[in-house]
Amino acid sequence: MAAFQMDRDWLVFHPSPSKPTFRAPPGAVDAHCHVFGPGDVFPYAPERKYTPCDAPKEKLWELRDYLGFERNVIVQATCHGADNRALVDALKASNNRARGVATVKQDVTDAELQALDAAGVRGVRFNFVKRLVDTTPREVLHSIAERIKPLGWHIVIYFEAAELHELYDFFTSLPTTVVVDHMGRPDVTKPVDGPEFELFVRLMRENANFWSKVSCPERLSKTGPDAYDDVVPFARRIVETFPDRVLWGTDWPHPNMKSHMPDDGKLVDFIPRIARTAELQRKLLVDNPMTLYWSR
Ligand SMILES: O=C(O)/C=C(\CC(=O)C(=O)O)C(=O)O
Repeated sequence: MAAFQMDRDWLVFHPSPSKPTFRAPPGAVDAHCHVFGPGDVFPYAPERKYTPCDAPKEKLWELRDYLGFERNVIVQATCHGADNRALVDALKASNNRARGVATVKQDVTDAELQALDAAGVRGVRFNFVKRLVDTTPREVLHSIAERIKPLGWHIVIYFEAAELHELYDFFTSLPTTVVVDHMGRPDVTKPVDGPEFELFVRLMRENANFWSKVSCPERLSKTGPDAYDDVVPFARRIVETFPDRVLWGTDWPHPNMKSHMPDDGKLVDFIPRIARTAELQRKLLVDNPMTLYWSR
């Protein structure tokens, strides 16, 4: 019997995604995905808010190849807490084709940070989504930021759009490159030029150290599955306004999706709708992630 029982309402990743029509440029990077477990090798964290299905590295490599991508950036998910063993295992097995974003606690040692760096970690994630994590005091986050800065790492932040007002000054005080997950999770029923999304655009415009992932239409859309038309204007605006500071990822294996499980092939076919020229596509999928993750 498996060591962990996935949540009753857990949706397992798509068993047979469609082949995308869009062909990603050579060297394309899926810059936001996760590995989960397997739980009997890499146990899920006691403090986790959900128990997923196992989503091991071998499945991720299979998907990468099937979708026509060459590299992955694996982001530590909250179900593994600050235990980065599954992430490190995947990075080491990737043949230099994966980089990582870890979660660390304040008591992480310099030797542990060095080991993560050697494995291919290039950033830490600060998660502010209340259903996923308990709050970490800002002074703790600041001290982690100062510790990782000398390594040349960046900080990935994950939050809900409604929280941005409150978090804005803290975010802009961070001393490294900062990457925002999923465009700050806009409410796409609101106007793309309304006050809520304008605040996010302002964050990007006034702070050249901020980058955005234009990922997760399946999470943001109210009209999905598959077409995700309502997300297009938001992602397109960010890609066209900040072409050198955007990243794209599948978000496989799509943790906590409740409405439906996306077809990863359809997610790839979303790319040319938000990045409409070959140049924008190359920046989004190759140049930008290579700069951030593979410069050494
Ligand atoms: O995969 C994502 O980006 C989104 C998640 C999960 C997550 O971030 C985590 O568990 O750390 C979500 O919205 O539930």
